Amino acid sequence: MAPLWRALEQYRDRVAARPIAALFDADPARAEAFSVSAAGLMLDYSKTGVCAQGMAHLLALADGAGVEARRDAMFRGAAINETEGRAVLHTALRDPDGPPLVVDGVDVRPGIAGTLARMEAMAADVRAGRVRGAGGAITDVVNIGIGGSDLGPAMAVQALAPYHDGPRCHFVSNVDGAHVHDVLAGLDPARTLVIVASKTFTTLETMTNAATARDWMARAVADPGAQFVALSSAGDRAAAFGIPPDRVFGFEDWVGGRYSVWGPIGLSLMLAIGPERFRDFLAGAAAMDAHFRSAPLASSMPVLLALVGVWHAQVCGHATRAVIPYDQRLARLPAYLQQLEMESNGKRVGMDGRDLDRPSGPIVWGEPGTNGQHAFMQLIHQGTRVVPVEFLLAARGHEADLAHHHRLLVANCLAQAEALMRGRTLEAARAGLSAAALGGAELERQARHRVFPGNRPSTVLLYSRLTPRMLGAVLALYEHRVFVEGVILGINPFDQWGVELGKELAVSLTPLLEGTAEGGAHDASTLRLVAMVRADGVAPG
Ligand SMILES: O=P(O)(O)OC[C@H]1O[C@](O)(CO)[C@@H](O)[C@@H]1O
Repeated sequence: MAPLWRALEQYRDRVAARPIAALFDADPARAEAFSVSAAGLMLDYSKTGVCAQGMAHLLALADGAGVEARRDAMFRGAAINETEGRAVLHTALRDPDGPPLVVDGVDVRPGIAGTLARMEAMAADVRAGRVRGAGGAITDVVNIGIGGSDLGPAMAVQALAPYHDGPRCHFVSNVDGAHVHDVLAGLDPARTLVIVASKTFTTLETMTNAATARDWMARAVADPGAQFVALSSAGDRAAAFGIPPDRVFGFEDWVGGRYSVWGPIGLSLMLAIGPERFRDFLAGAAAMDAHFRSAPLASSMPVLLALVGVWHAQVCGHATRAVIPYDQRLARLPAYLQQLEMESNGKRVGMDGRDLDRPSGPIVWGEPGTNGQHAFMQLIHQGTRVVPVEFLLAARGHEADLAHHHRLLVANCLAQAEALMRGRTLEAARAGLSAAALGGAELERQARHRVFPGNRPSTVLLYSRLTPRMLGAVLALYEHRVFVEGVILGINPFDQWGVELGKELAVSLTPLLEGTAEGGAHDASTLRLVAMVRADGVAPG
């Protein structure tokens, strides 16, 4: 791989001074040539510095890293999560009727289809009022989970609000008691279903919140266990918590937490939108899977998105990537992608156990547009750092009577992408000021502040509108993009050892805060902060 990286870096140096806009002047067909369509999505990556020759280098990198072989190994159930010795088969969850898929000697398809059927029966019973609370039909569902057991369903439930026709869904993740308190405060325990979503059923936050929710329910209802459901790989622990086996929806260790919305962890979404639309959500993802499996690297949307990402993060050294959905209902998508991308590729050691010799995956952040325009876009347009932007945009909204809102939304998104690339020269800034009747020294003083350097890269992911199927395709696209980036970097995107140390230290600090232990192997700053917290925020001595 080293010679391929070197060739790419030399190429970068050769084209460093070339503005993106000049690529359009040189190639009238650039907008079409640097776009790709799949599964109802269209990705336009023409407003980036990537050109045909650069793409050839990037594709050589993907080829050299063995992306296709690794992809095929993932889909056939090989144990590509090597640090944990596991297969990676969340893709099988969205293809329940596919051909036999044997992992460790067992065909996993019947189990997937069976669990999906159980979820559908449960969702149908709750939605029809056949599964009831002590006080009547279920009006509210509370999903208690964190990380992958929260971000996926919480994001998707918000994204698909126009399709809700089931109970209201709420999400509790933070161990901060304020979260569970505020969510439960507005609910009737006798008509609430609590979903405890935890792959391991050991996660501190989830177990603490689940116990609190059970106490809350027990104060109002004779049999609180009857209004609890568990989504977990650890049926025994769910049973010990008091949730009967027929209310436990299991999944295997080949489904990673941040890839789990497609199975039982998606139950809250299924309750909100119904089993049929949940199947559409799976079908959208399956369509992207089929594209990823069959398209050549050079026309594969996940591969191209990944290569643009590699160009920005590892080749050009842009440390962050902004994801800006011009789609208010995707407000939680950046948070979802933060886990998906940063927990997957935020690693400094490669699969071979050696330190990476280039940056790991980038910092991902974002907020919906147009809100971002009145907050952080200033820095993206005129700051000293380059932040590649990924815009997401629906051609149509769901609010037919508010089409004028949507036109303004679209205009703003496209304007941002155009402004980032084109910028505004000093001459143009001067002309604008003189048209506003400014002149002389004052004009010169003001003009530089109005210059936009331009040449700032962005991509646009366009879809007709955010249906369950579209959302499925978008999420699968991002999953595969993360996978391809991981392969190219030589990272295992499917473990997350970096979350462990903090958890261990929190366990050892809790007795100090309770006053049941003193000292221990903690630094002086930490011990002083503990003492201050115990003294109610007042400095000791
Ligand atoms: O579903 P669980 O086991 O409660 O884990 C929740 C989350 O915790 C992590 O293990 C680490 O933060 C995530 O990967 C996972 O999604």
